[in-house]
Amino acid sequence: MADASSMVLIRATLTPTFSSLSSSSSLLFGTTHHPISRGKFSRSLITIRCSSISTSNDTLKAQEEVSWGCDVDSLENAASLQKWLYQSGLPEQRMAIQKVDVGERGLVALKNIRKGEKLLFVPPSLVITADSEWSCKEAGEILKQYNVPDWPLLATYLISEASLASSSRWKNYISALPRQPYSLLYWTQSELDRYLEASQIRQRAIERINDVTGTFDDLKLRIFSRHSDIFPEKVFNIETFKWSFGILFSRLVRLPSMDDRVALVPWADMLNHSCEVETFLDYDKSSKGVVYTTDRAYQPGEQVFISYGKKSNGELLLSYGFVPREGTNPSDSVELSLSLNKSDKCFKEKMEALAKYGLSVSQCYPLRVTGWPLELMAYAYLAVSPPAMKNWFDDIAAAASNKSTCKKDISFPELQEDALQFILDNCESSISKYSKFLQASGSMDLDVTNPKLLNRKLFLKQLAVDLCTSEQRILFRAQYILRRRLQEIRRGELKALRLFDGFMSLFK
Ligand SMILES: C[S@@+](CC[C@H](N)C(=O)[O-])C[C@H]1O[C@@H](n2cnc3c(N)ncnc32)[C@H](O)[C@@H]1O
Repeated sequence: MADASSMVLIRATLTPTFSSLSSSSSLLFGTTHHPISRGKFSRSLITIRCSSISTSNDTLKAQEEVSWGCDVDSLENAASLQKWLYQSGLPEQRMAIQKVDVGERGLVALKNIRKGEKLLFVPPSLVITADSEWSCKEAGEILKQYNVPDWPLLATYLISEASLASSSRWKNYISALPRQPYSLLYWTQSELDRYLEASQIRQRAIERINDVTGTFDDLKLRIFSRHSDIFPEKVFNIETFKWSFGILFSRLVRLPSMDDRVALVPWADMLNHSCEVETFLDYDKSSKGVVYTTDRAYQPGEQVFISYGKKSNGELLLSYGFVPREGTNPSDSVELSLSLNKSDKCFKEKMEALAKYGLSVSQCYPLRVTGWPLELMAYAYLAVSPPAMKNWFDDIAAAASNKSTCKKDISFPELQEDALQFILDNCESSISKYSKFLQASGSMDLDVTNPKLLNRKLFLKQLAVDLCTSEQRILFRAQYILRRRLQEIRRGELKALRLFDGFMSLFK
């Protein structure tokens, strides 16, 4: 799926970094949080003044059936979606929506599917993009006047269409969407603090919630409050925006052959993710439809998978609300936080050098099962470099930044031991945070008696335990490699020292 930046149920990545309406600081630095409980998330029926929509009794009645999605495993709504898609031009499929073991509902092969076969062929008329026609034309025109970027525009579009129920041509699609997408957007601040304390994903989730809240606040201030007849607060509010952004984060895709446009592709968005496949969606100019080409064969009855991009378990949890089975994600990584020592004699100079390249005193770098980036090593060199190396601070800080023009493979053999020890110390302090959480998780939540609340807590806790176990596993591996490397360096130094002593004794 599409990252907020390249939310790509598809090519690459679903890492939302949607562009906001303005550069307002609220988008990045908002501090308020909005506790959202599952129970609270109900929407009332509203009639929007919209002259392009008939408001006959029939329509009003239909609005009473307004559907903001369904239970995540509802097959009934999925069947209506499938029927409507066929009636609207989706060609005969080799897959059907069914209950599945991985992902609750998914697409299952009806016939043998070969490796390299093209599937889906969703026509552009069934794809939602920023250019899709609005059922409430006035709403669409107003957003266009304000040049609202794609992500907030699509979020508003979904809410507008959902609120118009049967009057929207997307009714069947919207009815089959999850009423509450699995997403960290629905975790309260206290749940994030309690379950994700050890993981940097907690901070990413807070930033994302603040981005969504800030974007909604901007839209409200600049547009909705000025056109409240078209965008009534009962419909266009932070709760409905959490829903629509949750849908976008988990379903929006970027289509490389459609000028990289972001799109919701009904039907295709019923495909679940597997870390073992690499295929993604794209627009196929020859068949004029959204397709994807399988990279393995499927037997009838097998679930067909797609790749949501090479994402870590934390990123998958953040956008899609699931954590793959332990050890199955070759793209998994954990963010390691490194900081300059405040008592460093050159703290100020180092901080200034980092700031020049857009870095701060504390930086996070990804540790992968396969190793760590050169930038992390450069940051470690900077953290341990002595005052005598002042003239190098700038170059080292540049190498620690992600600017591709900067030289990365700097090496200071005389600092290597200290730099590796610095990374090891940080790994070990992170490992102990995970151990603390994982040990405590066994007895957590046993005091909750409300069954619904207990279910929710157990579910979130299990996700957090799965995430923390996989992140800690990568840290353990890094710890092992670092310890061995340090032993080798120290043994080598000892050997050199012994050789030197032996050499000196020749002269005695
Ligand atoms: C694009 S939708 C896929 C269709 C979805 N299963 C449905 O019924 O609407 C993405 C959502 O599917 C679920 N999902 C996808 N891949 C999964 C996986 N490997 N394991 C668990 N859940 C998965 C997650 O809830 C995710 O947010």
